Amino acid sequence: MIIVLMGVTGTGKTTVGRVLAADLGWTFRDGDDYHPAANIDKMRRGVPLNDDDRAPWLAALGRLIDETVARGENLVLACSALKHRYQEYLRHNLAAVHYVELWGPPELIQKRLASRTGHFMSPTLLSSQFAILEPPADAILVEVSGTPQEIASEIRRKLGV
Ligand SMILES: Nc1ncnc2c1ncn2[C@@H]1O[C@H](COP(=O)(O)OP(=O)(O)O)[C@@H](O)[C@H]1O
Ligand SMILES: O=C(O)[C@H](O)[C@@H](O)[C@H](O)[C@H](O)COP(=O)(O)O
Repeated sequence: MIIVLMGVTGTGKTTVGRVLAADLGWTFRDGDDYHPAANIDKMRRGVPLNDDDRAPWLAALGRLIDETVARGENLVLACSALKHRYQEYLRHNLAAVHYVELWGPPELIQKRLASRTGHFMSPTLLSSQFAILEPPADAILVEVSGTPQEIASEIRRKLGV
């Protein structure tokens, strides 16, 4: 089973993903680690990525999912997957892939991003991410105002894992 935690920057994909994976005893991977250097540089400068920028990143994540499924392993993957076409690309008809959308009000996410340190992502990109967000029709929606542990437990309850 592959759980993809998706949603805009700052919703807690990395934080909740780590807790969830540790609870389940599964591997955690962060989509942030699969961006080419040019993408990181763009986001650092506050320039939104476009479809072409995201293509190599999505390809790398698609390979990660395929390799994980081929090995028969479980995975928690943090990945913004903002548009339907990205979600469909990563799912590529695999029944093993389950989307969980993390969502919070913009004011809360903005506040969390403002106090996040040591990350390349410019907080100014939040509004452009909300603007292009296309939630998957079949995602489990989880609100992120609680603690990471509460959110991880809610995800487990809703997915039955
Ligand atoms: N449930 C939460 N409660 C309080 N702070 C949180 C929560 N989830 C994430 N954070 C904090 O918000 C910031 C963004 O979280 P992060 O996991 O980096 O989000 P994302 O991976 O979606 O960009 C981080 O500083 C993190 O510590
Ligand atoms: O497609 C994109 O524009 C990026 O992938 C972006 O969506 C993602 O948010 C960054 O990787 C920042 O990382 P965080 O979402 O972890 O802040």
